[in-house]
Amino acid sequence: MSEIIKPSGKKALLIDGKAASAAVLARVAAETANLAHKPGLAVVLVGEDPASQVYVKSKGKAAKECGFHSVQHDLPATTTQAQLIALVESLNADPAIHGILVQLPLPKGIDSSKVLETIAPEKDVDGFHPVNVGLLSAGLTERALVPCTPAGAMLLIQQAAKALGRDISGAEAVIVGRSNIVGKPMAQLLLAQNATVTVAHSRTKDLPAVARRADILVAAVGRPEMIRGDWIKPGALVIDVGINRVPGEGLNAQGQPKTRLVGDVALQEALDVAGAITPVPGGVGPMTIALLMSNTLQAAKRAAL
Ligand SMILES: Nc1nc(=O)c2c([nH]1)NC[C@@H]1CN(c3ccc(C(=O)N[C@@H](CCC(=O)O)C(=O)O)cc3)C=[N+]21
Repeated sequence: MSEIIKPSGKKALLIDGKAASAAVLARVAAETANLAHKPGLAVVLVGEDPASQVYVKSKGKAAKECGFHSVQHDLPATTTQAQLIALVESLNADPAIHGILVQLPLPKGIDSSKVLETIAPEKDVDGFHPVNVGLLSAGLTERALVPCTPAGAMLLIQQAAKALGRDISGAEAVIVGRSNIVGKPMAQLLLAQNATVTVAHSRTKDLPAVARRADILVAAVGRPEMIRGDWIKPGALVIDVGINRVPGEGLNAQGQPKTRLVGDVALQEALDVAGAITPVPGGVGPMTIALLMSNTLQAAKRAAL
């Protein structure tokens, strides 16, 4: 599995999330080929956010590559909460659908938590339903569906720790960010592997000093390059969950200013200090999509029992 760990030309090793994601997708496709009934994934997109359209397209592509039954529902930005809930209820009742993902963010005026709570917990492949949140925090991961981004980040941590000859058990893990989507479930997953877990956030006093304690540092704040090289303990395993689009140099083919993706970690500085780090792009992002397929397969297998 250590073909996912690559030299960077600097001190740190690079963790190749694209290679790790390809391995997960290959396993999901191989298992799917042996099933009597195809796993079915429904992705619901409300409105026309261009970034969301890109993500939803790559989810549909991955689902087809895994041999899934894949459907996409595109609803106008004017969709009401009641209409969206009615669609979710029809997908809950559809036996060909095992996974339902409602792409976030939803347009203003729609209460996301109301919508997410309508999804049948056993079809909640995002792992955002309170039942799945509860199962994860109770350590009942055999029955839970675990949120895709932290689950993918955890796989990268396990594979990188193994390649570096490090133990997760007993390690100091610091997560910067306390969102329901990444920070909190990431804390549960690291705790389940016996790490000593700190969840730091915008009100944390002396954040750089807290980050510097970390053997495993997970950045999930959504602020471009906030975490500098001198926030990182030498040799630390650094997982960058941030995906921030910032202005780049020059113009694209359409004459628009170019943009580029950066993480929450200043990568070039981190490469001189860390033991291993996930790049952006090509790190945690591709794992999110792979774990969505893995969750859908799991939901389909449980439905067939
Ligand atoms: N209900 C819901 N579930 C989600 O899982 C969800 C969501 N809503 N809303 C938006 C975020 C974002 N997200 C990403 C998935 C893949 C990449 C990904 O593959 N990124 C590539 C680059 C992609 C690019 O070039 O833009 C990379 O990091 O290498 C990024 C972000 C899932 N999300």
